[in-house]
Amino acid sequence: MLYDDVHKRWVPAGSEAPSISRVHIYHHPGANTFRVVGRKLQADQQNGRRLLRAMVINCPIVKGIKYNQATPNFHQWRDPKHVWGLNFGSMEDAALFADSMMHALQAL
Ligand SMILES: CC(=O)N[C@@H](Cc1ccccc1Cl)C(=O)N1CCC[C@]12C=C[C@@H]1CC[C@@H](C(=O)N3CC[C@@H]4C=C[C@H]5CC[C@H](C(=O)O)N5C(=O)[C@H]43)N1C2=O
Repeated sequence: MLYDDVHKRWVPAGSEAPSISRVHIYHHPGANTFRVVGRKLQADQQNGRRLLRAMVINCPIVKGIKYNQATPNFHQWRDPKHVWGLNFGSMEDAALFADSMMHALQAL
């Protein structure tokens, strides 16, 4: 989710329709960079043929950001332009993701 600062509310990232997405943290070993990448689980029909699993988040993990675990299954962080929020399907998923995020932040 992205925080809409104008209307003071969270909106689904990547599209107007809320969707279940799978979110990964990718590490680029060469550059030692990390990114949060999420794609919708449900493929969208595009002109009846190709199936797209739209990207809902593609955000570099910047050294020194504060990863805020606002609740056991809602975590959030700021980048220069956005405030990102992840509403996890389970507390276990949230803990796993947080673990990877903290690992990435320590490795930067
Ligand atoms: C100082 C600051 O930026 N603080 C941030 C949190 C934060 C702290 C530290 C590092 C990074 C971050 Cl993003 C902050 O408080 N923010 C960022 C924009 C929105 C918010 C500012 C005010 C509101 C108050 C309530 C809280 C919030 O939005 N929450 C708390 C957890 C809750 C969980 C789920 C989401 C989903 C829908 C529901 C809602 O918006 O109705 N909601 C919320 O209400 C979320 N808020 C925030 O998270």
